Amino acid sequence: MNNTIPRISIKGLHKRFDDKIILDGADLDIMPGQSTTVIGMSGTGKSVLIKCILGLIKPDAGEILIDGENWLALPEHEQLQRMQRVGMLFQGAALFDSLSVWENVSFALLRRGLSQTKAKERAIEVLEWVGLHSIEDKVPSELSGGMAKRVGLARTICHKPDIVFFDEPTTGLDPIMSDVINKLIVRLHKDSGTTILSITHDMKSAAMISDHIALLCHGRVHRQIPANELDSDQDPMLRQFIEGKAEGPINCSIWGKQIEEAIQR
Ligand SMILES: Nc1ncnc2c1ncn2[C@@H]1O[C@H](COP(=O)(O)OP(=O)(O)OP(=O)(O)O)[C@@H](O)[C@H]1O
Repeated sequence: MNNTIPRISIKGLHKRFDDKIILDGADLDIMPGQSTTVIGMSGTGKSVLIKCILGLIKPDAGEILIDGENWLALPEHEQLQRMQRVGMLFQGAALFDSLSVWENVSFALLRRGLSQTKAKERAIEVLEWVGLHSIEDKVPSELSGGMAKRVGLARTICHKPDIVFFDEPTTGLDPIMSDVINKLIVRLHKDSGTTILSITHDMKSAAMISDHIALLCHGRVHRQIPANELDSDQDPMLRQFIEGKAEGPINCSIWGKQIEEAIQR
């Protein structure tokens, strides 16, 4: 594979819902083996961005290239084949209640026709990787939030994807469990060189799991920097977001009103 071609390249992505512009020409390149986290205010379109890449939302304009290839322009069976390279951990883990833990974890492998015995063996192996032992025959309702998140992570990586998306991987978890999840993501990245695109508000998590940070603001990637420059970068929008200030160049509106104006009333 040519390492000068981005693994994921987003060019001029536009998406609006009715008259609400969400993405307004977003560009983002992620090189093979990079772990990039997209940060940005609530409602700026971080999830929409990931859903566009996954083909769950159709952008109005723009291109999404994976290794230089526009997957979404391929015939459906080729798209499905390419998607086998991808893993996705949704915010709420999104486990199937009616399936056992191991069936959830090896869902993609079972769908590809792997035998039940081999799929269960692989599920147990990955569950152990995330620190969960002897829970393969349980059902999701028997799991705590932290366990469910780790089962979700096991499912995300069970089929050995080389591109993984994390949507708010630590949301709803206590600080210790957040640290466990962050460390597992770091281990995944280091051990397997997986290309990772995460979205989060959790700056501690972003600094820990990524080597690059991209700030999505006003429909575009306003700034993309190495994660180790987060503290020193002086971009006013980035500083405002990191320091969590309502006042500043980021146009923070609540129901169409500027936050400052809304607070003063
Ligand atoms: N299918 C949809 N139909 C209409 N509007 C949508 C749809 N999906 C997302 N939106 C709108 O797009 C905007 C961006 O949503 P998105 O979920 O991407 O934000 P986000 O940056 O991920 O926010 P958060 O950090 O709170 O999860 C929101 O205003 C949302 O209501």
